[in-house]
Amino acid sequence: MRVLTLNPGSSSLKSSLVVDGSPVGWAAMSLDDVRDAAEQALGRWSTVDVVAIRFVHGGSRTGPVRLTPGVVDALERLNPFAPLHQPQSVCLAREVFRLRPGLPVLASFDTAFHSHLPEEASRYALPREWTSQGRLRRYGFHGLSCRHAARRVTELLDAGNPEFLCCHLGAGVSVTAVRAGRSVDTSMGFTPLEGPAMATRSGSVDPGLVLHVMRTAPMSVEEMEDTLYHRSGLAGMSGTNGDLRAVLAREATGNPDAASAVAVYLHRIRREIGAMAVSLDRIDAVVFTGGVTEHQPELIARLAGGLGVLGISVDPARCLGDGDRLISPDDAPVAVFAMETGEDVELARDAESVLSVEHV
Ligand SMILES: Nc1ncnc2c1ncn2[C@@H]1O[C@H](COP(=O)(O)OP(=O)(O)O)[C@@H](O)[C@H]1O
Ligand SMILES: CC(=O)OP(=O)(O)O
Ligand SMILES: [Mg+2]
Repeated sequence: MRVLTLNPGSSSLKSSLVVDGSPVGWAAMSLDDVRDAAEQALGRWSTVDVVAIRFVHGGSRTGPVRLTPGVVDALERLNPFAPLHQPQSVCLAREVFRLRPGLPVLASFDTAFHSHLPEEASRYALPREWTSQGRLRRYGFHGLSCRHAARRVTELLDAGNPEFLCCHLGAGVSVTAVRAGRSVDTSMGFTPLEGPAMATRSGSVDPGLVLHVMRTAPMSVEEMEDTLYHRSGLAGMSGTNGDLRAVLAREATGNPDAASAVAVYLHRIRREIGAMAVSLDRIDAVVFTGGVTEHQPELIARLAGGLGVLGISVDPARCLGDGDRLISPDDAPVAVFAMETGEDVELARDAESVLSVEHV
């Protein structure tokens, strides 16, 4: 089966052609014009059996679905909960319907992988009346990436049910604790804003600070949303666009804001790794994945430099290799892997499984 995958991340649209489970072509495109990006992807790989789109938010959905205009309308209602991602996925789906009527279009959800989070990890300590309907809770994101890491770490360790930490470092950043192939805790929450600092997102901040600024600035909800999603994180701290290429280049010139931004970024990821570790009984492995892992592997060596207390260490030379690989020294207590982001492979797997059930 030939599956065209469309994965709108917060910094670019990744598009792949996956044939019978193997990616055979890949392109990253600007999301400045989502309709144009959809047209480019469909034009590049015109002979496909199905289009599979990543939606970060699926609400209470626990698995992939076939999209109809009605389902897309329902998913659009989740736009406010993932404003950097969900509107792009909705727009892509509508554009594929328009350009290729009759072509099956499927959606896979980041949130699905976390849909069995234990209550102590999914519940916020808020009034029961707020949380009792099960909507105001921690959902978790980057689920397709974690699911792929779970598959690969099981193959690479040749172990039944490894307990591991999945650190997804892209424009969005999250850390997830995985046991028995399931997410048992994760750093992103009700929205993909919670957790470590990201390219343009603040990550977690004391809600008391947000209340104070809204009261005293004063600031509208829209202005606060724009600040936390677009003008914070590495971008806000360093005065760049938040892309680590720009931040590291500025750090290398001795710029103190960029140096501080990288220090905060690394510290908050390490802190989250420490926090996630306690949700596991043991750490069989740590997986680093996402665009930063693929393109700035030297940063993984810097990050791991502060993780010795957890038995996590890497060999800087191994960090610089390619593909899915062990990057810890052979005698290290915890196996550390750098992996390619396999969201496209997971999208294609979901698409094949949904269509095969439909055709039974
Ligand atoms: N072609 C590239 N060359 C160097 N670095 C890149 C490249 N593409 C992505 N990156 C790095 O990956 C980060 C984005 O990660 P990615 O997983 O692509 O983000 P997202 O999916 O959230 O849009 C950027 O901050 C940048 O540091
Ligand atoms: C959920 C999320 O932040 O995704 P990405 O890293 O692709 O922007
Ligand atoms: Mg991404």
